[in-house]
Amino acid sequence: MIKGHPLKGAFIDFIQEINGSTLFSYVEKIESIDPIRFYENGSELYKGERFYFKDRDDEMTLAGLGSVHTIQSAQNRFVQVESDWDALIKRAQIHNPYDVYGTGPVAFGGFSFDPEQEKGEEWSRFAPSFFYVPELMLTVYGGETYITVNVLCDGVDSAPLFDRIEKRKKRLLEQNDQPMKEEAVLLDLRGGDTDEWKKSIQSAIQSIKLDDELKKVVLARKVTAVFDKTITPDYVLRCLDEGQPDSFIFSIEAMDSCFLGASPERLVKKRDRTLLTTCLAGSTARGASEEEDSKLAESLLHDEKNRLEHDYVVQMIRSEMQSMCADVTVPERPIIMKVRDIQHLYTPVTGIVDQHDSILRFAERFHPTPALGGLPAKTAMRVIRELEPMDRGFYAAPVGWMDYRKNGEFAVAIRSGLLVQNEAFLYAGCGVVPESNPETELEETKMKLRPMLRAIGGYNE
Ligand SMILES: C=C(O[C@H]1C=CC=C(C(=O)O)[C@@H]1O)C(=O)O
Ligand SMILES: [Mg+2]
Repeated sequence: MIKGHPLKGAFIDFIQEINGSTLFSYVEKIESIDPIRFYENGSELYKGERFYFKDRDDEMTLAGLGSVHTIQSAQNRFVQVESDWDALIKRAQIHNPYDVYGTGPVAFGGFSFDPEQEKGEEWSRFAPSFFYVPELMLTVYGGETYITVNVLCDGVDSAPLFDRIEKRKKRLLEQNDQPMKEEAVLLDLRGGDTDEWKKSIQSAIQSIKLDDELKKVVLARKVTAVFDKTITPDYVLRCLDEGQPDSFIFSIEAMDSCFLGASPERLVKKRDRTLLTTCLAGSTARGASEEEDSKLAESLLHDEKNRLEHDYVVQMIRSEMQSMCADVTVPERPIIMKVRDIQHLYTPVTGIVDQHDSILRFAERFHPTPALGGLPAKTAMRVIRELEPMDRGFYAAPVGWMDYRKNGEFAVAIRSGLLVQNEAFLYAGCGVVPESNPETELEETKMKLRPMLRAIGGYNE
């Protein structure tokens, strides 16, 4: 006699029949719970296996705990990830009575910026492509909350798994207060050698001037923060979430490391036949008053250097979109996107695609856009490898999720940082064109570092 959960019978039948490890997944609508609270509740049980993703329109939030399946690959990574994910989904049994975006089995993860770059020690936990399928995932969409439970079973012995996970689920959904942990204290900020960095901007300008084909290169720098003890991601994530309401908020843990950030930039979103992407490049400061803010926005819209920086992105995105989609819409002129610390030139782009095409196919074609790599991408990547003395890791690369219906969303992981034990590595870059001025570009990276600096306690404003 099978008692308890209504799906337990289906589960028992399922494990009798399977051959090899297979996914059993089900979705339930639940009472609302703060997704960050859910993330925090998993801090002991699922440490090093958690993720969080909130889109910039505040349409949906995902919080994932645990990992029942990992996908990693170095060669031909987008295609490999897709075929691994397809193979898992093809054999899976999925009970999802809700037709809601972002519910059901999801693989969450991302790609490194440049798999050919020599790996930095700090990125050792992150493979060039790194995805996992959570055991439990909360989805908040349209004011409703759902939980997806994923059980990976390999036969009859898996029977107790179901009850075990159900028990954990109940515990993790309780809204009890987490005991406050003593936060790590920031001891030192090492800004990288900014003179060296300005010289590399000058070198990039030279390379562009000497090469007829090369139009733009994006160069980044790294700031290292040192703390008195291991820094926990929970607090940093909460600060980002509360402090940057108009950005994508993401976090992905890998053992003792956590990569997180507050990015204004969407790489790609696919929902059935609709594809959305973004051209985001060209920047200016926020004003102290509303009047000053509008003046800055107005001059950004008419600034030749920034318009050029932006237009290279539009050119590339337009041509990729036109080769892959129908009904491509690219506005003629950029508009302004304002986030807390900076404003940008912004051109949203849409198109219609085949529903059965994977989001990864589009992510692969767009990455790296000239907002993060340069134009043309190949030459720009070579210049970045020559001039940047660091591994970008997942910075400036796609991070996000894909579901079992080929939908999903990837942000470009900028305004981001990597937490490893008692250190944090923060990244910021900027688009270099011949009209760039190294001093101005340095100031621009300072604005771009603020969201992460503030969240780790290194900037008070
Ligand atoms: C490379 C970054 O930003 C890109 C996105 C928006 C504006 C940019 C710019 O104006 O240079 C950059 O292309 C970063 O934040 O590290
Ligand atoms: Mg710029």
